[in-house]
Amino acid sequence: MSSGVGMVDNLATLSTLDEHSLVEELRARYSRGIIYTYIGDILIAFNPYAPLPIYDSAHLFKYTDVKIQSDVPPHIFAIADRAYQNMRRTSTSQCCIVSGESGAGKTESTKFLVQQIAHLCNYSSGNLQEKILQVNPLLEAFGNAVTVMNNNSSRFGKYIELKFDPEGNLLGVHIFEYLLESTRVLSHGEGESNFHMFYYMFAGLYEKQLKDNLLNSPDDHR
Ligand SMILES: Nc1ncnc2c1ncn2[C@@H]1O[C@H](COP(=O)(O)OP(=O)(O)OP(=O)(O)O)[C@@H](O)[C@H]1O
Repeated sequence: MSSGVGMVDNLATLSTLDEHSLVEELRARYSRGIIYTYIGDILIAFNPYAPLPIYDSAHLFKYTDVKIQSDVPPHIFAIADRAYQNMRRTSTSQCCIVSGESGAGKTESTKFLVQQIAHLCNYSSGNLQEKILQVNPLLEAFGNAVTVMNNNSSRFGKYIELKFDPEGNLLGVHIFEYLLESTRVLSHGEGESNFHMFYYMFAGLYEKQLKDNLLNSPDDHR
């Protein structure tokens, strides 16, 4: 195993496990452009706030049916692969919890998880996977808004249930939403906005439709 600050893929293997060494290790990795690190079975993901070339099809294949996790660098695709393999091997449901503060990257991480799971069962489920990924913009239109923390902040909790047959083929998906911040329709803080859908109406409706619905411009409405 490599030594030196920023070279440790799993923080649980550090000899000193105090706050200072954990933070220094993560800082060194981040400054080298490495956003993923394990701590035991948990994946820590830093938000790079920039597109990274680590989500292309080469990476989807690299994290497919991985036998020894430590052979490949930490990655969100590895979490999907491990969950899928565990489900196939043990025939039991798996659950991935994505948590973090607003703007930490939970929504993006979840999309990558679903993308990799869709890839793992690619040959049998046709365009269902596409539908799962394509439903996101629709959900985000009605449930996401600009906040001071994040210009695409999810204002609701999401529980995504993917269902598989015994052969590991994707059968369908249930998306449960809860705790939608519906008060945002009436008011929001300074520097924040209504749900994206509100602005899409102004951008997408014909002039007559806008007029018939008494819609002038977003600024004219509380
Ligand atoms: N892995 C990533 N690669 C590139 N950009 C990312 C990544 N993760 C997050 N981002 C960027 O950060 C922004 C905020 O991330 P995201 O919406 O996923 O945060 P969140 O934790 O879901 O926030 P909220 O709780 O407010 O909904 C994204 O719109 C995207 O621009």
